[in-house]
Amino acid sequence: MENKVPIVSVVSSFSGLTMPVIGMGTASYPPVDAGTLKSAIVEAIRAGYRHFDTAFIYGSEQPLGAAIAEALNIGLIKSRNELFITSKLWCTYAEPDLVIPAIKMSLENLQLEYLDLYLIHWPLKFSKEVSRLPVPKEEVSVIDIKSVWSAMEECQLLGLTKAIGVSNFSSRKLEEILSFAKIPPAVNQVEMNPLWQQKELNEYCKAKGIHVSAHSPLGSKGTLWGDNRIFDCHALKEIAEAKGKTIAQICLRWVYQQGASVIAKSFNKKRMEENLEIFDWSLSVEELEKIRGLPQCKFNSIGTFIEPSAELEAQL
Ligand SMILES: NC(=O)C1=CN([C@@H]2O[C@H](COP(=O)(O)OP(=O)(O)OC[C@H]3O[C@@H](n4cnc5c(N)ncnc54)[C@H](OP(=O)(O)O)[C@@H]3O)[C@@H](O)[C@H]2O)C=CC1
Ligand SMILES: O=C[C@H](O)[C@@H](O)[C@@H](O)[C@H](O)C(=O)O
Repeated sequence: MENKVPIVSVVSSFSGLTMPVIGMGTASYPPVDAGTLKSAIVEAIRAGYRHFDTAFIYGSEQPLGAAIAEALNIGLIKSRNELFITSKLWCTYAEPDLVIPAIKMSLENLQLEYLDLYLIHWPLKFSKEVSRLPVPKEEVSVIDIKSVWSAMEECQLLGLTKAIGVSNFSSRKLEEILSFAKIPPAVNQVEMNPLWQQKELNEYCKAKGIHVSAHSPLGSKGTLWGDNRIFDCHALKEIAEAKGKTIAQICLRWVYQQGASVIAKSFNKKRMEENLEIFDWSLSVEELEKIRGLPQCKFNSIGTFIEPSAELEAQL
């Protein structure tokens, strides 16, 4: 099947690394069983998705690996190289000696020899004692970014991943990495949608050549960390109706027109297909202006999984 999703270049020492601009998310809430997850991913590959976003903490690496094996087996894809696979270093492993074992564990879960992109999931480190949510604030600190980033660089140099990056990083934290990095972060994956536009962060990343990837582009409807605000937004509804598109399509197209890529999750066949139908039309200048003026509100705050700590937030 011909792939209709445009690609974007991402920085890597492996020349010509590109990433499809839509990736399928695999974090589900409430969590689904491994069989359901695997079938949804096979369905997504059938629908044309070639980019998948997972993380050690999601528990979706194994089902994604099983789905890739099945897709190869039944001929949906000819080679693993047709896919772009991202995974993430969880906070418990965010110290230099644990990074290479952590990526190897992710690769084993995925039954893969390399990732396309490995991200530091949050600029946070949890102590080894963490066993409950929300994580007690005494168990959380800001990562030692210099040593952890150097271990991430090692992952790329060893060929365990083609590119490295970060997630949920502020421009301040990126600036810190850029001051010593031998390999700059290729990507910053952050919450981004019409109700949390990340204007300044986008400008900063553009200036530094860091690609922004938008997670929670639909406001994470139905999850612990999101809500229905996007789908209840009157202005987005009006634009959608006038264009004969859905609110979801308006959000995804908006992210794409900002120059970012998008990670959207749907395990429903009809909605996964709908989410790919955003490349043969565009939002007008007036529509973009209307979206630009929408009141802003962050959804996926770290407060959903760690105890509130003003002191910690001030360091991020
Ligand atoms: N780096 C990070 O810290 C984070 C990364 N992520 C990544 O980003 C991915 C996407 O973000 P996520 O938070 O899941 O939320 P999204 O914004 O992608 O929203 C997902 C929700 O929207 C629903 N949905 C999807 N498409 C449509 C549609 N066309 N119409 C109506 N509803 C729709 C889904 O339901 P249904 O499945 O039933 O269609 C699901 O309930 C995650 O799965 C994960 O991979 C997410 C959060 C944080
Ligand atoms: O346990 C913690 C949560 O899964 C938290 O990590 C998520 O909100 C996350 O950032 C994601 O990527 O989905």
